[in-house]
Amino acid sequence: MMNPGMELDLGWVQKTTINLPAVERRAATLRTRRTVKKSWQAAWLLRAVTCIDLTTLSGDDTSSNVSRLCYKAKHPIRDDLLKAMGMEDAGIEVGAVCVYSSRVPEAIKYLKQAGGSSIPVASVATGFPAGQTPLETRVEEIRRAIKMGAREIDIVISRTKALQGDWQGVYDEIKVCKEACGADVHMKTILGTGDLGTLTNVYKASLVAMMAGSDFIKTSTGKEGVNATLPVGLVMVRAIRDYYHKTGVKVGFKPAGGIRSAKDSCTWLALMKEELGDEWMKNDLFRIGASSLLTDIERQLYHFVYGRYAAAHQLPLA
Ligand SMILES: O=C[C@H](O)COP(=O)(O)O
Repeated sequence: MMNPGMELDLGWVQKTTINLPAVERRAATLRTRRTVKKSWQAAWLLRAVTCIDLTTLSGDDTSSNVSRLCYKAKHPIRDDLLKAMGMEDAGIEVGAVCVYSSRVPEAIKYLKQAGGSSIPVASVATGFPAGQTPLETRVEEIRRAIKMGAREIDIVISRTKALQGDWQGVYDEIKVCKEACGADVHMKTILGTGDLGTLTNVYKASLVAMMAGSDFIKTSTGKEGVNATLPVGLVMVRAIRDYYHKTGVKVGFKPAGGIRSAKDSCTWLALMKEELGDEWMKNDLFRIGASSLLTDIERQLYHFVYGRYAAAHQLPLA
Protein backbone atom coordinates (compact mmCIF):
# COMPACT_ATOMS: atom_id res chain seq x y z
CA MET A 1 0.00 0.00 0.00
CA MET A 2 1.27 3.45 -0.87
CA ASN A 3 1.51 6.09 1.87
CA PRO A 4 -0.98 8.90 1.20
CA GLY A 5 0.78 11.12 3.73
CA MET A 6 -0.87 13.66 6.00
CA GLU A 7 -0.74 17.33 6.88
CA LEU A 8 2.51 18.36 8.51
CA ASP A 9 1.92 18.05 12.27
CA LEU A 10 4.67 20.34 13.57
CA GLY A 11 3.54 19.91 17.17
CA TRP A 12 4.27 16.18 16.97
CA VAL A 13 7.56 16.76 15.17
CA GLN A 14 8.81 19.34 17.67
CA LYS A 15 7.84 17.65 20.88
CA THR A 16 10.09 14.61 20.55
CA THR A 17 13.53 14.21 22.04
CA ILE A 18 15.50 11.01 21.86
CA ASN A 19 17.26 9.49 24.86
CA LEU A 20 20.67 8.63 23.38
CA PRO A 21 21.96 6.26 26.13
CA ALA A 22 18.68 4.29 26.04
CA VAL A 23 18.85 3.93 22.25
CA GLU A 24 22.48 2.84 22.40
CA ARG A 25 21.74 0.25 25.08
CA ARG A 26 18.89 -1.26 23.04
CA ALA A 27 20.92 -1.22 19.82
CA ALA A 28 23.78 -3.03 21.60
CA THR A 29 21.45 -5.90 22.52
CA LEU A 30 20.72 -6.41 18.83
CA ARG A 31 24.39 -6.57 17.95
CA THR A 32 25.24 -9.10 20.65
CA ARG A 33 22.13 -11.28 20.56
CA ARG A 34 22.62 -14.93 19.64
CA THR A 35 22.13 -15.24 15.93
CA VAL A 36 19.89 -17.79 14.27
CA LYS A 37 21.80 -20.95 13.32
CA LYS A 38 21.99 -23.62 10.63
CA SER A 39 18.92 -24.02 8.43
CA TRP A 40 17.20 -21.11 10.18
CA GLN A 41 20.17 -18.97 9.32
CA ALA A 42 20.09 -20.13 5.70
CA ALA A 43 16.39 -19.25 5.53
CA TRP A 44 17.05 -15.80 6.98
CA LEU A 45 19.88 -15.25 4.50
CA LEU A 46 17.66 -16.19 1.57
CA ARG A 47 15.04 -13.81 2.92
CA ALA A 48 17.70 -11.09 3.16
CA VAL A 49 18.62 -11.72 -0.51
CA THR A 50 15.04 -11.03 -1.56
CA CYS A 51 15.19 -7.73 0.35
CA ILE A 52 18.40 -6.43 -1.23
CA ASP A 53 18.32 -3.36 -3.43
CA LEU A 54 21.34 -4.50 -5.42
CA THR A 55 23.16 -1.28 -6.00
CA THR A 56 25.83 0.31 -8.10
CA LEU A 57 26.27 4.06 -7.73
CA SER A 58 29.73 4.85 -8.98
CA GLY A 59 31.26 7.42 -11.27
CA ASP A 60 32.83 4.57 -13.22
CA ASP A 61 29.62 2.56 -13.78
CA THR A 62 29.54 1.17 -17.31
CA SER A 63 27.15 -1.06 -19.20
CA SER A 64 29.32 -4.07 -18.38
CA ASN A 65 29.05 -3.77 -14.60
CA VAL A 66 25.35 -2.86 -14.85
CA SER A 67 24.86 -5.95 -17.01
CA ARG A 68 26.64 -8.17 -14.44
CA LEU A 69 24.61 -6.60 -11.65
CA CYS A 70 21.34 -7.34 -13.47
CA TYR A 71 22.31 -10.94 -14.12
CA LYS A 72 23.14 -11.30 -10.44
CA ALA A 73 19.83 -9.66 -9.47
CA LYS A 74 17.95 -12.44 -11.27
CA HIS A 75 20.38 -15.22 -10.26
CA PRO A 76 21.63 -14.06 -6.87
CA ILE A 77 22.60 -17.52 -5.59
CA ARG A 78 24.29 -20.34 -7.51
CA ASP A 79 21.91 -23.04 -8.75
CA ASP A 80 23.75 -25.88 -7.01
CA LEU A 81 23.38 -24.12 -3.66
CA LEU A 82 19.67 -23.50 -4.21
CA LYS A 83 19.17 -27.14 -5.25
CA ALA A 84 21.00 -28.42 -2.18
CA MET A 85 18.63 -26.34 -0.03
CA GLY A 86 15.55 -27.44 -2.00
CA MET A 87 14.97 -23.84 -3.04
CA GLU A 88 15.55 -24.06 -6.79
CA ASP A 89 11.90 -23.33 -7.58
CA ALA A 90 11.40 -20.62 -4.97
CA GLY A 91 12.09 -17.81 -7.45
CA ILE A 92 14.77 -16.21 -5.26
CA GLU A 93 15.69 -12.83 -6.75
CA VAL A 94 16.66 -9.49 -5.23
CA GLY A 95 14.16 -6.76 -4.31
CA ALA A 96 15.35 -4.22 -6.89
CA VAL A 97 18.35 -3.01 -8.86
CA CYS A 98 19.39 0.50 -7.81
CA VAL A 99 21.34 2.75 -10.18
CA TYR A 100 21.86 6.37 -11.21
CA SER A 101 19.14 7.64 -13.53
CA SER A 102 21.39 7.64 -16.60
CA ARG A 103 21.87 3.89 -16.17
CA VAL A 104 18.11 3.10 -15.95
CA PRO A 105 17.55 2.18 -19.64
CA GLU A 106 20.41 -0.32 -19.70
CA ALA A 107 19.39 -1.78 -16.32
CA ILE A 108 15.94 -2.43 -17.78
CA LYS A 109 17.43 -3.93 -20.92
CA TYR A 110 19.80 -6.26 -19.05
CA LEU A 111 17.15 -7.36 -16.56
CA LYS A 112 14.95 -8.31 -19.48
CA GLN A 113 17.81 -10.27 -21.06
CA ALA A 114 18.34 -12.09 -17.77
CA GLY A 115 14.63 -12.97 -17.55
CA GLY A 116 14.21 -10.59 -14.63
CA SER A 117 11.73 -8.02 -15.94
CA SER A 118 9.71 -8.50 -12.77
CA ILE A 119 12.55 -6.93 -10.76
CA PRO A 120 11.98 -3.19 -10.41
CA VAL A 121 14.67 -0.71 -11.30
CA ALA A 122 15.13 1.92 -8.61
CA SER A 123 16.74 5.17 -9.62
CA VAL A 124 18.37 7.59 -7.24
CA ALA A 125 17.30 11.13 -8.04
CA THR A 126 17.11 14.70 -6.71
CA GLY A 127 20.76 15.62 -6.90
CA PHE A 128 21.91 12.41 -5.21
CA PRO A 129 23.87 12.24 -2.93
CA ALA A 130 24.01 15.85 -1.64
CA GLY A 131 20.63 17.13 -2.84
CA GLN A 132 22.22 20.51 -3.51
CA THR A 133 20.57 21.32 -6.85
CA PRO A 134 17.55 23.55 -7.43
CA LEU A 135 14.20 21.92 -6.67
CA GLU A 136 13.02 22.17 -10.31
CA THR A 137 16.08 20.23 -11.46
CA ARG A 138 15.54 17.61 -8.76
CA VAL A 139 11.91 17.11 -9.72
CA GLU A 140 12.77 16.95 -13.41
CA GLU A 141 15.25 14.19 -12.62
CA ILE A 142 12.45 12.15 -11.03
CA ARG A 143 10.20 12.64 -14.05
CA ARG A 144 12.91 11.59 -16.49
CA ALA A 145 13.85 8.50 -14.50
CA ILE A 146 10.21 7.39 -14.44
CA LYS A 147 9.85 8.08 -18.14
CA MET A 148 12.82 5.81 -18.77
CA GLY A 149 11.14 3.04 -16.79
CA ALA A 150 12.20 3.37 -13.14
CA ARG A 151 9.54 1.86 -10.89
CA GLU A 152 11.07 3.08 -7.66
CA ILE A 153 12.70 6.42 -6.89
CA ASP A 154 15.18 7.04 -4.08
CA ILE A 155 15.24 10.75 -3.26
CA VAL A 156 17.45 12.61 -0.78
CA ILE A 157 16.17 15.25 1.62
CA SER A 158 17.75 18.68 1.96
CA ARG A 159 20.04 18.25 4.94
CA THR A 160 20.55 22.01 4.84
CA LYS A 161 16.88 22.59 5.60
CA ALA A 162 16.77 19.85 8.23
CA LEU A 163 19.81 21.23 10.06
CA GLN A 164 18.25 24.69 10.05
CA GLY A 165 15.08 23.23 11.61
CA ASP A 166 13.06 24.19 8.52
CA TRP A 167 10.78 21.14 8.74
CA GLN A 168 8.06 22.86 6.75
CA GLY A 169 10.58 23.30 3.91
CA VAL A 170 11.68 19.66 4.13
CA TYR A 171 8.03 18.53 4.08
CA ASP A 172 7.09 20.76 1.12
CA GLU A 173 9.99 19.52 -1.01
CA ILE A 174 9.32 15.85 -0.29
CA LYS A 175 5.64 16.36 -1.11
CA VAL A 176 6.52 17.85 -4.48
CA CYS A 177 8.75 14.85 -5.16
CA LYS A 178 5.97 12.47 -4.18
CA GLU A 179 3.61 14.21 -6.59
CA ALA A 180 6.19 13.76 -9.35
CA CYS A 181 6.39 10.03 -8.49
CA GLY A 182 2.64 9.69 -8.91
CA ALA A 183 0.46 6.84 -7.79
CA ASP A 184 2.43 3.86 -9.11
CA VAL A 185 6.06 4.58 -8.32
CA HIS A 186 7.34 3.78 -4.86
CA MET A 187 9.27 6.65 -3.32
CA LYS A 188 12.04 5.99 -0.82
CA THR A 189 13.32 9.01 1.06
CA ILE A 190 16.96 9.07 2.10
CA LEU A 191 17.52 11.07 5.26
CA GLY A 192 21.33 11.18 5.04
CA THR A 193 21.40 10.43 8.77
CA GLY A 194 25.19 10.78 8.99
CA ASP A 195 24.70 14.48 8.21
CA LEU A 196 21.84 15.14 10.63
CA GLY A 197 23.89 15.61 13.80
CA THR A 198 21.51 14.15 16.40
CA LEU A 199 19.15 11.21 16.78
CA THR A 200 16.42 13.68 17.61
CA ASN A 201 16.86 15.14 14.13
CA VAL A 202 16.76 11.61 12.70
CA TYR A 203 13.41 10.99 14.40
CA LYS A 204 12.01 14.35 13.27
CA ALA A 205 13.20 13.86 9.69
CA SER A 206 11.66 10.36 9.68
CA LEU A 207 8.28 11.71 10.77
CA VAL A 208 8.35 14.61 8.32
CA ALA A 209 9.31 12.29 5.44
CA MET A 210 6.40 9.97 6.25
CA MET A 211 3.92 12.81 6.69
CA ALA A 212 4.93 14.04 3.21
CA GLY A 213 4.04 10.64 1.72
CA SER A 214 7.28 8.63 1.56
CA ASP A 215 6.63 4.93 1.00
CA PHE A 216 9.98 4.01 2.54
CA ILE A 217 12.43 5.88 4.69
CA LYS A 218 16.08 5.10 4.04
CA THR A 219 19.08 5.84 6.23
CA SER A 220 21.87 6.91 3.92
CA THR A 221 23.19 7.42 0.44
CA GLY A 222 26.29 5.30 1.14
CA LYS A 223 28.34 8.45 0.52
CA GLU A 224 28.11 10.15 3.94
CA GLY A 225 30.98 9.75 6.41
CA VAL A 226 28.76 7.55 8.62
CA ASN A 227 26.08 5.42 6.99
CA ALA A 228 23.59 2.87 8.35
CA THR A 229 24.09 2.33 12.10
CA LEU A 230 21.87 0.38 14.47
CA PRO A 231 21.03 3.31 16.79
CA VAL A 232 19.87 5.31 13.75
CA GLY A 233 17.93 2.30 12.46
CA LEU A 234 16.25 1.85 15.82
CA VAL A 235 15.12 5.48 15.94
CA MET A 236 13.77 5.26 12.39
CA VAL A 237 11.81 2.05 12.93
CA ARG A 238 10.33 3.47 16.14
CA ALA A 239 9.20 6.49 14.09
CA ILE A 240 7.66 4.06 11.58
CA ARG A 241 5.85 2.34 14.45
CA ASP A 242 4.58 5.64 15.87
CA TYR A 243 3.39 6.75 12.42
CA TYR A 244 1.61 3.41 11.95
CA HIS A 245 -0.14 3.72 15.31
CA LYS A 246 -1.32 7.22 14.47
CA THR A 247 -2.33 6.70 10.81
CA GLY A 248 -2.69 2.95 10.23
CA VAL A 249 -0.23 3.30 7.31
CA LYS A 250 2.75 0.95 7.04
CA VAL A 251 5.89 2.68 5.79
CA GLY A 252 8.90 0.61 4.76
CA PHE A 253 12.47 0.85 6.01
CA LYS A 254 15.72 0.69 4.04
CA PRO A 255 19.08 0.73 5.80
CA ALA A 256 21.82 1.43 3.25
CA GLY A 257 25.51 2.10 3.15
CA GLY A 258 28.28 -0.06 4.57
CA ILE A 259 26.15 -3.21 5.03
CA ARG A 260 28.49 -5.93 3.78
CA SER A 261 28.27 -9.04 5.94
CA ALA A 262 25.69 -11.80 6.07
CA LYS A 263 25.63 -11.41 9.86
CA ASP A 264 24.76 -7.71 9.50
CA SER A 265 21.82 -8.60 7.28
CA CYS A 266 20.50 -10.97 9.99
CA THR A 267 20.92 -8.24 12.62
CA TRP A 268 18.86 -5.80 10.53
CA LEU A 269 16.20 -8.48 9.97
CA ALA A 270 16.13 -9.10 13.73
CA LEU A 271 15.61 -5.37 14.30
CA MET A 272 12.59 -5.46 12.00
CA LYS A 273 11.17 -8.59 13.62
CA GLU A 274 11.58 -7.36 17.18
CA GLU A 275 10.46 -3.77 16.67
CA LEU A 276 7.85 -4.01 13.91
CA GLY A 277 6.92 -7.70 13.55
CA ASP A 278 7.14 -10.35 10.82
CA GLU A 279 5.22 -8.31 8.29
CA TRP A 280 8.10 -5.83 8.08
CA MET A 281 10.58 -8.62 7.19
CA LYS A 282 9.41 -8.86 3.57
CA ASN A 283 10.54 -6.80 0.63
CA ASP A 284 7.39 -4.72 0.31
CA LEU A 285 8.31 -3.15 3.66
CA PHE A 286 12.01 -3.87 4.06
CA ARG A 287 15.00 -3.39 1.78
CA ILE A 288 18.71 -3.39 2.37
CA GLY A 289 20.63 -1.05 0.06
CA ALA A 290 23.96 -2.71 -0.62
CA SER A 291 26.55 -3.13 -3.34
CA SER A 292 28.60 -6.02 -1.94
CA LEU A 293 26.45 -7.77 0.71
CA LEU A 294 25.31 -10.48 -1.71
CA THR A 295 28.89 -11.76 -2.10
CA ASP A 296 29.14 -12.57 1.61
CA ILE A 297 25.65 -14.07 1.79
CA GLU A 298 26.45 -16.43 -1.09
CA ARG A 299 29.73 -17.31 0.61
CA GLN A 300 27.96 -18.19 3.86
CA LEU A 301 25.34 -20.25 2.02
CA TYR A 302 28.15 -22.11 0.24
CA HIS A 303 29.60 -22.90 3.66
CA PHE A 304 26.19 -24.04 4.88
CA VAL A 305 25.82 -26.42 1.93
CA TYR A 306 29.41 -27.72 1.53
CA GLY A 307 30.83 -27.26 5.02
CA ARG A 308 33.76 -25.16 3.78
CA TYR A 309 34.30 -21.76 2.24
CA ALA A 310 34.55 -21.33 -1.53
CA ALA A 311 37.67 -20.08 -3.27
CA ALA A 312 37.16 -16.54 -4.61
CA HIS A 313 36.92 -17.69 -8.24
CA GLN A 314 34.05 -20.07 -7.40
CA LEU A 315 31.77 -17.20 -6.39
CA PRO A 316 32.35 -14.44 -8.89
CA LEU A 317 31.33 -10.96 -7.84
CA ALA A 318 27.84 -10.13 -6.75
O1 LIG B 1 21.87 2.57 -1.40
C1 LIG B 1 22.86 1.87 -1.36
C2 LIG B 1 24.20 2.30 -0.99
O2 LIG B 1 24.67 3.30 -1.81
C3 LIG B 1 25.14 1.13 -1.05
O3 LIG B 1 26.21 1.37 -0.22
P1 LIG B 1 27.41 0.30 -0.13
O4 LIG B 1 28.16 0.42 -1.41
O5 LIG B 1 28.19 0.74 1.08
O6 LIG B 1 26.82 -1.07 0.03
